[in-house]
Amino acid sequence: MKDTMRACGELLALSWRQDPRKLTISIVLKLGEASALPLAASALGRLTDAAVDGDVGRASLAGAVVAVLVIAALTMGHFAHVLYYELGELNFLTKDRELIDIANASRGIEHHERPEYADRVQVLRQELERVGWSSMEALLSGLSLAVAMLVTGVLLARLDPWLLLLPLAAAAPVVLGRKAETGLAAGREAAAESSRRAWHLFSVVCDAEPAKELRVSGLGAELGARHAVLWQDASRILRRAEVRAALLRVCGQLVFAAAYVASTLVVVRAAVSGQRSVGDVVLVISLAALVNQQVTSAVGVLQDLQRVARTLSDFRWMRGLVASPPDVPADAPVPTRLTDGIRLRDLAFRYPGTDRVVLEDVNLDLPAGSTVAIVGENGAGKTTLVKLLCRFYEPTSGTVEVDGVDLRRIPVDAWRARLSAGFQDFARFELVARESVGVGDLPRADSDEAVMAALERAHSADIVDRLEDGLDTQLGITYTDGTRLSGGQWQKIALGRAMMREEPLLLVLDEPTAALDAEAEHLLFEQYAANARRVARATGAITVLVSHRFSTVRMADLILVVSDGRVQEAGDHDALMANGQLYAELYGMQAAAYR
Ligand SMILES: Nc1ncnc2c1ncn2[C@@H]1O[C@H](COP(=O)(O)OP(=O)(O)OP(=O)(O)O)[C@@H](O)[C@H]1O
Repeated sequence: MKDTMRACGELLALSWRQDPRKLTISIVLKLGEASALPLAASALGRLTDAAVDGDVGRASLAGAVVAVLVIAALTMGHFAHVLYYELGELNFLTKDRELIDIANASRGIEHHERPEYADRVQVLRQELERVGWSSMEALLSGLSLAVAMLVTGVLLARLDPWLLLLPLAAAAPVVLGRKAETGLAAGREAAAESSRRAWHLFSVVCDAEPAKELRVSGLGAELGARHAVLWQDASRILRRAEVRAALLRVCGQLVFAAAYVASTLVVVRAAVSGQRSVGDVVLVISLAALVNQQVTSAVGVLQDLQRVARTLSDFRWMRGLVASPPDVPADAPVPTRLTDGIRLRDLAFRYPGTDRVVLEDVNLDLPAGSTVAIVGENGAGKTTLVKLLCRFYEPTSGTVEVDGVDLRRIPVDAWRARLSAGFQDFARFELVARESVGVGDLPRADSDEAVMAALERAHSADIVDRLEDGLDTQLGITYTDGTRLSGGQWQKIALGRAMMREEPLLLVLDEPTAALDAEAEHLLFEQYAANARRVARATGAITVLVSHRFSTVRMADLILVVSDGRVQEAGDHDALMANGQLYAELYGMQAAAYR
């Protein structure tokens, strides 16, 4: 209940910030709507008594009051709806934006890769719309129901205090309804993983990108079958929760129904013995029907508010998760240029929430101005090393030092502003070509000159000639007039983006050239290395490149061979060949394959 009250307060405050005038008018209209029906029931009682007494004047007046109150009850809610609908949509927009901010607010990317975060985001995305106008409806209906129940209670108590047991019996469906909703929420959470995995399979089967592989491998039917199993799992869990919830709700309603029948009998008996008027009987029958309606609405409204409360508390959970305070104060400036370089000391790493040590015992010097290549088998830990350098994760133990300063002491945004990076799982920003490249350096995102220079450095300028409207071409098929790019063309755009910053301290290329042929990759890296040397002269920048192509790797000043989470060998090509160990073996195998 505390969470629900808190959610109501949060919604009211949010709506007040959007538009206090609209909120106030909506509340007044809803309260008017809420009190109108019980008051109309009272006027109806008086009308009946006047009619029985044959008093035309009193009956006409009571009739007019009934008419006005019924009209108010039927219309005021609609006027209120127009206002709170808008408020609700604004609230939804604000929360939607907040979710985007939360998703981007963390220092690293661990929250994107953690399953429990993915599950909550899945539920939150489905539930987010509840924060819109329907939550405002629930909130204002809750307020107006409270007032309506109060007015109804006073009218009942004036007739017979025992009749107050009627609204009290309403507690049963409310309590059991809450229990039902808690069970449903637990069911939704339990089903979240299966439905998330089912959604993933659904998009694999339906998206354009995997279509070719699916056709060739004939995997479509198998994925379809797995998708069905996962949905069945999720549906079974949800069905069980729904049945349990329905039983609880029925029990609650039965308790109330018994109280309803009893209270009607009490007043009818009093009327038969002459203690009550006919108007009182009409009043009680009208009020009892009203109480029943109020209770049913209250249960529904409470359930809606509980769901809103859960959504808002998920927001808080996520905000807390991404905003955990740094372990070390960020009190050191990012250097303007590197003089010593980057040093990794006794570094070990385990992905949060997992037990497997992915990197251990890593002690490395990456000298300022050098080009470093990382090689190793799949899953050896190359990308993980790069993620630590970009500070997407903090080391589990040990440190990364930049010119002797612990990287954690440098404000993360300042460090990222001095990085340039291209990744194997690069993003495909469906913007116009200029922006899709330019966002690699936001302040210069609209500059044709900067974008073309970056594409030149990425050996990718030819892509612009092939685009119908040059840099103004809309990329991607989300837009009807968008251009569909090939995998290699998207990669060129991503490489251009990675080259946008002119004076980074760290340039990272983590296999962003997998879609290019070996010759194109070689040419790219020659050009890239030339640029890296130019940048290195200006800023002492370090270039880190992950590649499986040894013809490219051999150009590096320092080659790191990662295997089983450790840096097994380090040195330049000649030294490692002379060593005659893993590097020499892998190089020999690849060279033989090309002969
Ligand atoms: N977010 C994550 N959570 C848990 N484990 C992860 C995560 N990302 C990677 N791993 C695991 O860490 C290990 C190293 O992964 P990493 O991506 O660093 O390998 P890699 O050397 O770059 O491989 P490849 O050459 O295939 O890209 C792998 O066993 C992988 O399963």
